[in-house]
Amino acid sequence: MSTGRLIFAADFADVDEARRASLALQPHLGLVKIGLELFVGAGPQALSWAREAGLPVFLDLKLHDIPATVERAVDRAVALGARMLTVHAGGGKEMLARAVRRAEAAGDTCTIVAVTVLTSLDDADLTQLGIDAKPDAHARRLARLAFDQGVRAFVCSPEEVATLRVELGPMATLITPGVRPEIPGLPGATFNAGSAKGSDDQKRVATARDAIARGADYVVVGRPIRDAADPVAAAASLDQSVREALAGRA
Ligand SMILES: O=c1ccn([C@@H]2O[C@H](COP(=O)(O)O)[C@@H](O)[C@H]2O)c(=O)[nH]1
Repeated sequence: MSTGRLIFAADFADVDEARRASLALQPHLGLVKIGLELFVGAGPQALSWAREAGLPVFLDLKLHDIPATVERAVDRAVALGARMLTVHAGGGKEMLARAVRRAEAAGDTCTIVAVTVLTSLDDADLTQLGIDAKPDAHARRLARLAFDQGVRAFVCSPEEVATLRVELGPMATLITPGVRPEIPGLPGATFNAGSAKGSDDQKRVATARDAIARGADYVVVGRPIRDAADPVAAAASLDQSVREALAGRA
């Protein structure tokens, strides 16, 4: 029995590949995340197989547009059966409020999730963007803004999940990508396989165990499962780490 807290990022170009990989992993998953690559390539078909298999979909389109455009996109995502839909918290108050209201009006089957600070950004990136705050403080500010508009689910890195939990309390659902496998024998240390080669773009990372121990509700994992020699074993092991961390929290 899975914890239901592991979200697999099905980052594939091909729907059949995404379907095959995700269905093999399904016993260990809470949701499958359909992101830009698959959705831009395949449109609604990117989700239909998951709906048929009873695998809830986290539709990660990170909407960032004017309020009227976002609320119409929310309608379309609800019609496709998405269980969760991401919008950028930086889209501002009105966009966030209207996205939440539209999802509620459309039957409340789809949770609006606000993305705070992308896990691929660090202090230097924020400075370049003219943001005079550390990722932790900026994520807290964006999350508070979104929470005050009615958003109750958030994407953040494992590095600020504890801060957001204190800021937002138990009502918030905290979802953390930037999860990397642990180095055997070195609890807490992450094995960021691609980083030595410069091919892994995640900058604010932790293990699934640490993310959950710090208060995350879900962990999102893509490449460490997708590219593993044995993806099912990788997912099973990540879900076991989640289980142990949850037990440690109780
Ligand atoms: O801040 C964010 C928001 C979303 N993501 C998405 O999560 C997965 C992570 O994949 P990995 O291969 O495990 O790095 C990916 O689909 C991103 O689009 C994120 O990483 N950070």
